[in-house]
Amino acid sequence: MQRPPANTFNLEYLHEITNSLDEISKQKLKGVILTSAIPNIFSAGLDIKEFYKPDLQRLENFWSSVQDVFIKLLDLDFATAAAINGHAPAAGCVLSLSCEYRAMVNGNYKIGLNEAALGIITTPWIQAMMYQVIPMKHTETALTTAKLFDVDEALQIGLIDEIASNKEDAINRCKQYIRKFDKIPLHARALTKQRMRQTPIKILREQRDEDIRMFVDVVMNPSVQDNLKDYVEKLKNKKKK
Ligand SMILES: CCCCCCCCCC/C=C/CC(=O)SCCNC(=O)CCNC(=O)[C@H](O)C(C)(C)COP(=O)(O)OP(=O)(O)OC[C@H]1O[C@@H](n2cnc3c(N)ncnc32)[C@H](O)[C@@H]1OP(=O)(O)O
Repeated sequence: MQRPPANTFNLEYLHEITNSLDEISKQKLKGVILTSAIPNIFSAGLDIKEFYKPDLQRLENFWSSVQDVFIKLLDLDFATAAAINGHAPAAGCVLSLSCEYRAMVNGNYKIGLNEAALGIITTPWIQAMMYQVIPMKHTETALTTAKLFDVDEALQIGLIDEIASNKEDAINRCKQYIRKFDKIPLHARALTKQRMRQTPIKILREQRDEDIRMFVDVVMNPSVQDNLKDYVEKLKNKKKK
């Protein structure tokens, strides 16, 4: 990913990712490794500008595109791994959770689902993504407290699989993970993966329109917009301090 300054996902970038996923899914690949070309930031999540004082039609398209990317990513036949070379809050974390394996570079980085801090709630399919990786009890506490884990905590809780010393090491560990499937028939691997991951996909496929309505309702709530205003200000003012 290379969308400076923070690899945030806006509508256009989501379309680009969808096109790339369509393209790679036609190829006979062994696996895909997601990483960032931006030092210290894997992805800062969804672009807050998309849901602060949004245009309603664009907001609906935006969330529908988030859903598309997510479904496509989870549906990929081949192995997916994330070399997390920096912060991975919110959608950055969801992106890594949609992979089968996560290696995170050691450093002063945070990963987790902090949506509640913005006044946004995590939708059921995102919650399911998290509790398929870490235990339900930890998921509940992490989501309700908007907890961002440091690298050691993330390993301890199972949110990441390994700690890497740098980006190259993280990518190598991802490659080693992908090589594990060299002798496994592709269709058996793919079907097993899809069945293991059917809960979040099923929830989303059955509730796509309702999910969009819920996201739009939450985002357009005046108190959520107030929260977002403060959050955007805080991000802007960080540099001035
Ligand atoms: C393809 C993905 C699809 C998969 C499915 C996803 C489904 C996900 C749904 C779940 C819902 C998620 C909701 C969200 O994602 S809301 C966004 C939440 N993100 C955050 O709260 C992170 C906010 N950012 C930070 O905390 C920090 O930026 C950082 C990541 C810790 C990095 O800190 P650092 O000091 O290195 O950098 P800066 O803070 O100075 O940031 C650099 C510039 O980037 C701008 N920025 C950062 N984050 C965002 C953002 N989320 N949206 C818009 N802009 C952002 C920041 O303002 C700086 O801009 P500037 O240089 O112009 O000042």
